[in-house]
Amino acid sequence: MIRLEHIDKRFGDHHVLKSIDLALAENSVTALIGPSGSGKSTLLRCVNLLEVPDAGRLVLGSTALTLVPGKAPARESVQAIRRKTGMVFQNFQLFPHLSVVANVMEGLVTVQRWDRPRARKRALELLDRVGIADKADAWPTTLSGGQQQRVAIARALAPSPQILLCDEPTSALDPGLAAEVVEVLRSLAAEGTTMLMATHDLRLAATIAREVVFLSDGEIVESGTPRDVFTRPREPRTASFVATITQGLPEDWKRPA
Ligand SMILES: Nc1ncnc2c1ncn2[C@@H]1O[C@H](COP(=O)(O)OP(=O)(O)OP(=O)(O)O)[C@@H](O)[C@H]1O
Repeated sequence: MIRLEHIDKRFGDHHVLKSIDLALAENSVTALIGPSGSGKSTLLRCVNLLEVPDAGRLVLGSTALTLVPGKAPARESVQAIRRKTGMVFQNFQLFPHLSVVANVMEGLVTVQRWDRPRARKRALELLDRVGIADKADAWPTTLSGGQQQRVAIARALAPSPQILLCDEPTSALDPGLAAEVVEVLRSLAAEGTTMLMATHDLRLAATIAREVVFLSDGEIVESGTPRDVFTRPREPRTASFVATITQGLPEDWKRPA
């Protein structure tokens, strides 16, 4: 069970997340959509505590953490939450001084204290899983963006997280390379990987998400299946947002003009 309860976050006077409540279906994908600046990245970063919410409660399986205003969470609680999450960033964020396989092994060796042969075996399995085992000993900078993002996905999955957080995983890629990454994410979704994904790519959301959550100005305006949110939005704010970005949706999903 993964739940966010009353998650609140301000940056100075800017109230970026306003009491967000979200229950994530396990073994399925939830896509966060919304205008630029609506708080999607901040919400993802609150789940793994890259940003510490000012208040609210996070529940990731057996680990629950209540955030108390003005009080930093205990280090052990932060580590417990982080161990249950993996994150994929828009710009891959691979370690440039490490080979591809060493990037995937890094967390297993330094955080989980696995011995190197065991970590390498796991890393090679994951590189194979994302279709890039032949690049194991290459340097990240010699890879295409799509290949780098696949390495980043393998790295995020290495510690077997309960949830994969994806922050605009395809938006730095041109369409051909984005399609490679979509395919990997689609097959992970089909295998039951639980994901929370911020994306401007409605086609990606429509392809792999079971639920779409529309965020506007730090609030959840509405949520539902991709088809419902994209073709039958209930709220005017959702309707006007969706109308601006229907490109990429299946033809029969587009709202009549
Ligand atoms: N570390 C920070 N310090 C101050 N303000 C921040 C910080 N991080 C985000 N913000 C602000 O919080 C708001 C929400 O940002 P966020 O990146 O979460 O939005 P988003 O919906 O992901 O946007 P985009 O679609 O453009 O990525 C924005 O106004 C942003 O400028």
